[in-house]
Amino acid sequence: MADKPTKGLADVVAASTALSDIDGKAGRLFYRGYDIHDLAGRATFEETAHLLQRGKLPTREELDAFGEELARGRELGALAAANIAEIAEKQKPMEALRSLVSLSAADDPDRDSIAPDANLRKAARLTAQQPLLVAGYHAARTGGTPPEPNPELSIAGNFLLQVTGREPGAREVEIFDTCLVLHADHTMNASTFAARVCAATLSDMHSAIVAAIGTLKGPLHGGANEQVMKTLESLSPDDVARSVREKLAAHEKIMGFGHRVYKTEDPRATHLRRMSQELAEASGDDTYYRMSKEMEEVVLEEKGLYPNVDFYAATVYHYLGIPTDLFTPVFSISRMAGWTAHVIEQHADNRLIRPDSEYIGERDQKWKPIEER
Ligand SMILES: CC(=O)SCCNC(=O)CCNC(=O)[C@H](O)C(C)(C)COP(=O)(O)OP(=O)(O)OC[C@H]1O[C@@H](n2cnc3c(N)ncnc32)[C@H](O)[C@@H]1OP(=O)(O)O
Ligand SMILES: O=C([O-])CC(=O)C(=O)O
Repeated sequence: MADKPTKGLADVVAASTALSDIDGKAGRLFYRGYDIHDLAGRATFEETAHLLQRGKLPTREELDAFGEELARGRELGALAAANIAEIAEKQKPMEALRSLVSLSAADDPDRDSIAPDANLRKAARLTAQQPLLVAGYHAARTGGTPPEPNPELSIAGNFLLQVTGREPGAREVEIFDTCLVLHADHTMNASTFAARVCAATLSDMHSAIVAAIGTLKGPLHGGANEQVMKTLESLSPDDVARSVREKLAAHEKIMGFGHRVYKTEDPRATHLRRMSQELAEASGDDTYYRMSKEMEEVVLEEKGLYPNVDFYAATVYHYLGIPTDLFTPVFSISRMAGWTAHVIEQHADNRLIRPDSEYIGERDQKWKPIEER
């Protein structure tokens, strides 16, 4: 008979990875040994994707070559392009991305291979395509096409350009780029685990990413950032503390708080809080930032819970002019770097992921023909 399961697999070590590492007690996060505090605001998202997918921070030459590869990958596959308008009409953003990534596989020249070189090329193409899919979806639902990407701009800059329709300021690009870096990887989080389970059957990278997108979508994971903004919008600025206490007393979860691994401040939240404050002050209306600070104080006091990565990301994206229902799609743009790196890692040293279960159903049931049931 199997042992008792650990609910939610808490504290179960499900894989070995050289990609990221967390010290939940100290509130530290590392990508391939680099402290997130050293990367945030210094490494670009492109450098971070190279670090995760290709194993090292790139030299200038390697970064230029990687940038060219990303630029070549920045196009929608024919099947995705042909269907994006109808998908935008019928599906919500994360559902649409799940469909569009699946359709993109049809036009990927490496779709039938999981060989290491094919996986590297697909990882770069998926990373380049994801912002285009989100911006293309957003434009399609408003009846247009996004502005042409500017070859001088980074992934972060082009995404802001394509979604807001205006040339972003240099500091806005820096801040958004830092957001992408902060969200790029996070050990065995639910969506990454889903991707690895899929990849471990020797299925292909696009299938694993579709599994990851479906998993990120839920409000207990990536979907929380959209819910944070909706909570802020639903509260009266003068009544935050009372409303939050009331929700907690009613055993409601406050989105953007709590974490399976961090038992102290999430190091990513430190950067996001700072950037939220900066953008709030620059906008001339810091209401949502002040409300967030008040929520943070109340939830810590009442429940001992800290904000997670989704909490201040919400106001940062809001101040950057990103529509609220694109917050979780933005998370997917960033996490694509990590998901694809995990698929590469899983395929490189694979064993089927197939845990056991504890049977809790009926036993010794006697068969009855349908007329007698
Ligand atoms: C990118 C990311 O995925 S970050 C996480 C994003 N998700 C959210 O922000 C959703 C809100 N947070 C949560 O639901 C949880 O804290 C999770 C899912 C992140 C972690 O879940 P778990 O480790 O399974 O903790 P679990 O949900 O069992 O919570 C433990 C206790 O803390 C409480 N709790 C946890 N988070 C919250 C919260 N945000 N608000 C209120 N209470 C909470 C639970 O109600 C539970 O209380 P109980 O023991 O009295 O029943
Ligand atoms: O690690 C987790 O469980 C969730 C998380 O913070 C992330 O995916 O970034």
